Amino acid sequence: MSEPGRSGFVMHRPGSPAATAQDEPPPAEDAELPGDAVVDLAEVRSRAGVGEVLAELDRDLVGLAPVKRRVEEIAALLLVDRTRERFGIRAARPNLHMSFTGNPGTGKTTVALRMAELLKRLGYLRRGHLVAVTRDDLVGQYVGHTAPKTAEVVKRAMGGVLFVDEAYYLYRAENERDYGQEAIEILLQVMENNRDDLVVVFAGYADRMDDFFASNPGLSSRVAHHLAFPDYTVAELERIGQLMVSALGYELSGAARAVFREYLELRVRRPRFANARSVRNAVERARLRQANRLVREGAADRARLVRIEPEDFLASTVFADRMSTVEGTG
Ligand SMILES: Nc1ncnc2c1ncn2[C@@H]1O[C@H](COP(=O)(O)OP(=O)(O)OP(=O)(O)O)[C@@H](O)[C@H]1O
Repeated sequence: MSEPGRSGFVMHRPGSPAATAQDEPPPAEDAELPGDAVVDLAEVRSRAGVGEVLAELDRDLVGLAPVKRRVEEIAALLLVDRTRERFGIRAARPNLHMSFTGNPGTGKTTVALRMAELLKRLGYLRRGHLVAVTRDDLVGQYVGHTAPKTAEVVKRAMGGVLFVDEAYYLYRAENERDYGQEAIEILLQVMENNRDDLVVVFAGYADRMDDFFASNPGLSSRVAHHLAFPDYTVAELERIGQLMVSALGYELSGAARAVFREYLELRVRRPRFANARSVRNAVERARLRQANRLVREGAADRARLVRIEPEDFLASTVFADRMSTVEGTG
C-alpha cells in the first residue's frame, strides 16, 4: 500500500498499518520524512514526469544510446538527491554544469533542450528554458562591452540552461588581451555562485573542447558531466530522415527510400557533412523539388501531395555529379 504525498513522494512505513488520505494528511513540501519512511522512487519518478521526458527522448531521437544513458543517470542522481533532502540529509546540490561534445548536427542542442525540461520537472530549474549563444553574444569588441553583454545573457538564462555553442572560440590563446577571457571569468563566477538557478552547457567539437578545457582548468573543474555525441551511422541517418519526413506529413516511395539511402552513403563522405542537420537540409530540398514537380505537372491528389519520389532527391544530372554541388549546402 502506498500513499502519494503532495510532493510526489510515496511513503511506506514498514510495520505500520497503511495510512489513508483521510487519517493522515500528506506531508508538506518541506516536511521532513521520518527516518523509517520508505520512498517509492518509481512513483516519485513518474509523478515528476521524468519517465515521460526520457521516453520522448528515446522515441524522438534516433540512436544516441550512450547519451540517453547518461541523461537517465543524471535523472537518477537528482531523484535520489531530492529524496535524501526529504529525509533531512543536507548536502551541496549536485553540480550540473555539462559539456556536450560532438560534430555538428549530432543532436547536442536538441538534447540540451530536453535536459532543460527534465531539470525543470525535477525541480532543479525554475523555468527550464534554453538560451543558446556563441562567442559573439557574450564578447564585445571594445573595452567595457563584454561584461554587460555577458551579464545580459546570463540574466536571460537564469532559471534555465545556458548553452554555449563552439565554446572554444571564447578563448583565444594567441591573444592574451582577448575580451573572451573576461566572459570566461564572469561565467566562472556565475557557475559557482548561481548553481541553484543556472546550468551551463559548453558544446563543440570534441578535440577543440579538450584543448579549451586544458587551457581553462577553472572551467573544466566546474563541469561535472561530459556527454559525447557520436556521428550517426547511415542506417541511423536514414531513420532520422524517415522521422523528419513523416513529421512533415510526407512519405517516401519505395524507390525514393533506396535513392535516399544511396544519397546518404555518398553524402557522409563529402566535406561539410553535418549529420542530422544535413539530413534535414536534404529533406527540405526534396520537399522543394517535390512542390515544383507537382506544380509543373499541374494536378495533384492527396497521395501525390504527400509522396516524395526519387527525382525529388535527384537533380537533373547523374547522382555522382550532383554530389559535388551538394558540397557547402549542408
Ligand atoms: N538522433 C536524432 N534523431 C532525430 N533527429 C535528430 C537527431 N539528432 C539531431 N536531430 C535533428 O537534427 C537537427 C540538428 O540537431 P541539433 O541542432 O540538435 O544538433 P547540434 O549537434 O546541436 O548541431 P550544431 O552543433 O550544428 O548546432 C535538428 O533538427 C534535430 O531535431
